Amino acid sequence: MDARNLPTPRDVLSRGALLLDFDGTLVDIAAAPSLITVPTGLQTSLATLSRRLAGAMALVSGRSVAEIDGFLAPLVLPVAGEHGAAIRFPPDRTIRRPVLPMLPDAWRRAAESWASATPGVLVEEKHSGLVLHYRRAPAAAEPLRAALAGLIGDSRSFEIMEASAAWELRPSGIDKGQAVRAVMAEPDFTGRWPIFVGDDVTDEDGMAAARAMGGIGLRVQDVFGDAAGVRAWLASLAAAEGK
Ligand SMILES: O=P(O)(O)OC[C@H]1O[C@H](O[C@H]2O[C@H](CO)[C@@H](O)[C@H](O)[C@H]2O)[C@H](O)[C@@H](O)[C@@H]1O
Repeated sequence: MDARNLPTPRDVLSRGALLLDFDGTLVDIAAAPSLITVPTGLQTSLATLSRRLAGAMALVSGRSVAEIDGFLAPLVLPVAGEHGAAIRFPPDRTIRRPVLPMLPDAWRRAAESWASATPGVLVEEKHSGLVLHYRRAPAAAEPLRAALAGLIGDSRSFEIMEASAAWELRPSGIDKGQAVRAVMAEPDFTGRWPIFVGDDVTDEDGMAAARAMGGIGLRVQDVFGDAAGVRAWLASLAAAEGK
């Protein structure tokens, strides 16, 4: 799919459900997770669209629900965080979590020690996993992947997920495909047409799930060019006349 055959605003607004990735899709990629900036106008577009879609818009992110809330405050939207390992639908504040294996402390300590021994490598802790970021140390990519593979050995409880200049250690079976299916089962979303927008390899499962449900998966680079292009599309949908 490319920009020429995007759904019309009327189609999106009358029967769509927007499922939006965050990093690289709504905000530009930065050198480190804490360095992103939320562009002026993004919250306004999202708030308008959420209202026009009668609540059928969710963020589907690798980040935690709390982080997404922090970046979008005061807006509070449905969020499937940590690739769907944590899901929250306002006005309910409860974050739903499936029962998942906890990452062994020894693995966390090993990742911390690799990060402190390798300039430019960052470790990001998650509730049931962690991420090793190598955007500022690209030569560390393969050694880190091999070290993680050695750590998990033949464990079937965890797997290594390739992310954007990062390796993520996550519980097996947690991906954006199951996140999309969980979101689409909620009352505000059921019966609507899933439109997943994402930029990263971790978003491929979300796009595939949306397509399997009769919807569409839009890859940012192919359809919009970059996150600024996505934001312009969302702003145009928010401002579109009619339903
Ligand atoms: O699913 P997303 O909303 O796209 O989140 C994916 C990961 O995003 C963050 O890492 C990525 O973005 C950083 C900021 O631009 C960048 O520095 C890093 O290299 C990227 O991997 C976040 O830190 C992760 O937890 C998310 O899983």
